[in-house]
Amino acid sequence: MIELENVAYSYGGGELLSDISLRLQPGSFHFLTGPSGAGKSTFLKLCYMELAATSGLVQVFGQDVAALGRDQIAMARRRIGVVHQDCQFLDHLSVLENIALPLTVAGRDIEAERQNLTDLIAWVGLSAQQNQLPPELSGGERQRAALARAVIMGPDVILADEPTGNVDWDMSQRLLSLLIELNKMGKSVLVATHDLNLIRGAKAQVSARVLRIKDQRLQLAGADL
Ligand SMILES: Nc1ncnc2c1ncn2[C@@H]1O[C@H](COP(=O)(O)OP(=O)(O)OP(=O)(O)O)[C@@H](O)[C@H]1O
Repeated sequence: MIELENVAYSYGGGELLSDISLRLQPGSFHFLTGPSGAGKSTFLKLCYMELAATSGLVQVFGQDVAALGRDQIAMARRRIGVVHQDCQFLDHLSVLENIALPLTVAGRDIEAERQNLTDLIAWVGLSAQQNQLPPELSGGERQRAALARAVIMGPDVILADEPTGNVDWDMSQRLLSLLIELNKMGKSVLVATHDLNLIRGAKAQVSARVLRIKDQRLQLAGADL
């Protein structure tokens, strides 16, 4: 689905990521960890085609990203749901309108999708908040809204950047169980997180590979996690 082969990335100085190879298979679950500044968000941006690799090959759904035009990248992105670290809502739109935004951007008729939208909002537990504005939500509610928006288009891959940042333990477990549910539906899930307790808890519930960025490289984390 997403494949990186000997990928390097630099923002202009030295290499931040070197010799990165990874294949995200359908139905896989990965955690990505590593110290602050190691390059986890950058790695997700390479997968989402927001950044182009400095060298190496990035293939998304079998296509070499370097050869794709803007429209082709936009099409491929519809199959990838992203939960951004800072959620990135439009604060003047309601929670429901924010969650529906990818449908609007894709030119889909919201009324025809109303039932799906209602079901999805109930699934993330935000039925009571759907007409509120994003600044009125708690941290956990924002993260759940961001997850709903990430999956509204029915993506094959979900990339989540610190989806449990700034929420308490119970809420992080709730978000995790939503991600596990999506994975059980066959979606490939990649979660970047500092939260080692989240990873430890998840390993009892889902077969997940834990990756770590260390010294610019991607490695499988050891059993110490
Ligand atoms: N647009 C940019 N231009 C230049 N440097 C950048 C840019 N974005 C990120 N960086 C730098 O790249 C490094 C990796 O950033 P990145 O956000 O990928 O790390 P991270 O592992 O996700 O960190 P955190 O866990 O703190 O979110 C950092 O040193 C950061 O300052």
